[in-house]
Amino acid sequence: MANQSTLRPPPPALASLLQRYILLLRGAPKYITVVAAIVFCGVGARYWQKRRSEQKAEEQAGRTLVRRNSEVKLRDGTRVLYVPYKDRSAKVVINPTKKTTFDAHRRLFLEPPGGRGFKPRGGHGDAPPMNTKPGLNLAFLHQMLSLLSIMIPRLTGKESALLLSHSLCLIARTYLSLVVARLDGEIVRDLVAGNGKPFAWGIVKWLAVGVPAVYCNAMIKFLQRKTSISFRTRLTRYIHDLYLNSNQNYHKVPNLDGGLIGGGADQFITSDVPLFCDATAKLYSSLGKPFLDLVVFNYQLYRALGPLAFTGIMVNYLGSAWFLRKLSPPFGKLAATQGRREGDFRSLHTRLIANAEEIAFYGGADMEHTILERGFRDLKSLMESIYAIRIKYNMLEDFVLKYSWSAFGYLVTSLPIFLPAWGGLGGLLELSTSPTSTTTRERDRMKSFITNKRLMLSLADAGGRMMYSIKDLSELAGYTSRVYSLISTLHRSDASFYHCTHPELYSLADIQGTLHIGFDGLRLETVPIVAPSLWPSPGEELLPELDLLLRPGSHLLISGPNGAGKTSIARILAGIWPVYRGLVSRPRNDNIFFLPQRPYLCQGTLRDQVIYPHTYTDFRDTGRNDHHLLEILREVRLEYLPSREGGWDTMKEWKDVLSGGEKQRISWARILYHSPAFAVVDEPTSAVSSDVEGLLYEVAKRRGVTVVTLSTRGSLKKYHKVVLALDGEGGWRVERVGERREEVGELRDEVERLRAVVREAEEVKRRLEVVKEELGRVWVVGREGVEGGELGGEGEMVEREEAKV
Ligand SMILES: Nc1ncnc2c1ncn2[C@@H]1O[C@H](COP(=O)(O)OP(=O)(O)OP(=O)(O)O)[C@@H](O)[C@H]1O
Repeated sequence: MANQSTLRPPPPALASLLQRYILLLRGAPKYITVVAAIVFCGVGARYWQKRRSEQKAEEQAGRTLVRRNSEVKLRDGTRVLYVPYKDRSAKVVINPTKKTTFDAHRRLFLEPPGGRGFKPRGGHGDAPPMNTKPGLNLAFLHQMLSLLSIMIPRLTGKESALLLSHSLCLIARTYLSLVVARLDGEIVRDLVAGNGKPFAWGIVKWLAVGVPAVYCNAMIKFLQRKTSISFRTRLTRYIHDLYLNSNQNYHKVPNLDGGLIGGGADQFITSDVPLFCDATAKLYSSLGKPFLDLVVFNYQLYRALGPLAFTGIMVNYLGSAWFLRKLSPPFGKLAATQGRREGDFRSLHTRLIANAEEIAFYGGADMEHTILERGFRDLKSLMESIYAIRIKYNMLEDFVLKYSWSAFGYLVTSLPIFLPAWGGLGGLLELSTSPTSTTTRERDRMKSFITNKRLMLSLADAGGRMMYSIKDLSELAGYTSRVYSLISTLHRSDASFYHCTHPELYSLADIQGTLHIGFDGLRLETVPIVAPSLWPSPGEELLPELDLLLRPGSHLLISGPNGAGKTSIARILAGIWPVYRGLVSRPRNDNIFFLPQRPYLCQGTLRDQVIYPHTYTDFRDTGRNDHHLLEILREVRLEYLPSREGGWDTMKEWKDVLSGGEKQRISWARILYHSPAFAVVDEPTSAVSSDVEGLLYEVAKRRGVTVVTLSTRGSLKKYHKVVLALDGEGGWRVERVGERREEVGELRDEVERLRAVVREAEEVKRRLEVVKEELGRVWVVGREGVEGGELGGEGEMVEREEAKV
């Protein structure tokens, strides 16, 4: 059976049109047929172009859809992203660092209790103390190995493959250098001898070697950068997983631990980590390749020039290395200090940006200018002194590595000529050649000299790079120390690993309380409210002991003067401050929501502001859509926002776009969106109008949220059932709203006031009726008057009267 075509026949209408067109043209002259064919092709091409652009638009739209819905979060925290890549979407899997990995790494990063001295057992085990000076010492080795265990977690991983390819390229490059050295010698020999054919052949070989050599060079650089990026990715993800976990280390490290000196964690993560990764990847090639070159070229030179030359070269190397090392300034310490100053300067700028509006209101530019100038002056003077130290060392280094070594190279390459008995293969060649063939001898001398000179130059280059990398190594020690101290601090904060033999009262080593999560209410049992200090200083006691039990539905107002400790109670409940003594019980994270005093608006779309801290994926998973969000905005009187701002997907700097009251209402919208069992809100209505204030409380309560308000404003009492009043001097009392006699009196007064208002309103209503009645009559008269042209003035007067009423 013949194969049937899978092509679909053209649509009948189109086919008959085509047939009629062909029939029409059959009898027509040739030029008309040509014109008609051109027109036909033109129309076809236009149609095809239109189809193509439609298809492209469709693809584009599809891709944006993929882009928006591309993230999937698995149960173990793994994130699978589908990223648009060329014409398809590539799958990227981001695995979170496992808890067991962190547990295993702790011994590498945490100083053992009580051990201030660094005595590593079996290579690396106990961590060096945080205050170890950066430099080429045992601590550096430990720090480097610990960080390598993060950067290269498996021998079968991507990083190992990169390093292997890098090594292969380095070996190929060294081999090609040898080939080039030999070719160089041969070409010069043939040139001097006037052998045209071998000379031309040599040039062809030279060009042929150039291609793989160029490829190798480019690949070495490319793989070095790839390795650096790969190391950075591993380290950054590891640090982020530790920094932004449920233990809130991003808050604890700067506020409680204080272990990061010289810039915040941002400086360490964005500046020190890349510098460290670049330096490590560079060191691999700047140490690995010269080392390989040294071994191979030394062996070649040993064969060509004999043991004397080899010993000389070795002595020269070791001598210069010792000499340079002795005179080398402490580059590691200098790099770490510079990193610290850079961090300080950067944090001054970050502070300025974060508080730009406040500073602008005060007109504080001059003051801020002075502060920034001072910060920069400190940085500049340090950098100047570092460069002054460097320049002296660089001069010495250049002289030793470039000039003294090349002079020494000439001496060594001349050995076979002047001392043939000590000159290895070259010497043997000198001795064996018969005295009559002087030309041949000269040519061979020329070839060996050129080859050896090139080898010597490559060797000097390799040795020089080795020496330079001693300096790089010292700088690397500085970066290593900073990255290591960041990860150590994060581990310490994560594990609350604070030790000392006699801990001070309320220091971080004196935490004895318990935070119980999963309770259906809020409970504090004999909990002192303590404002902690940076480790190892002791904290300050604000309230000696607090007892409180709150069940769902008992809306609580915590009131008191400024600085009494209201927010501190919330901090303890949220777990961002330690529970030094007693027991704190609270619901699980998804059942309690905290609204801080300063509204926070994240980077992202308008939708992200309402659903925060949910991500778009979480929002999708809840099965809700933008209509639900609009409904929520309506409840907090912000329904105009999506249309005003250009839709839910608009991205703006929201903290500058929204007014103070709008920010607070967005915060309430978050409560409505998450509908937790408890919401702890700190001064949540200080910027909203009083009519909206009551409404916000009402909608939250309607959704079953038990509100705990922290405020100095006693007027908020009416929205709550219980009041915890702090007196600002360590005292407190709990009372039910309306429980006290004077409160009952106050409420009675209010009821009386309201009744009087109602009576007055009724009076006004009655008067309104009377006036309306009169008005009806007056208008009739007025109209008559108008008609008669008499009572127009009276009509206006009545109108004014009505307006007044
Ligand atoms: N991060 C902190 N570290 C140490 N002490 C702090 C810290 N934050 C606040 N304090 C101290 O704790 C005390 C209580 O502060 P808190 O913020 O709880 O007061 P508050 O009652 O909420 O005041 P306000 O009504 O002004 O918001 C203050 O004396 C303050 O100096």
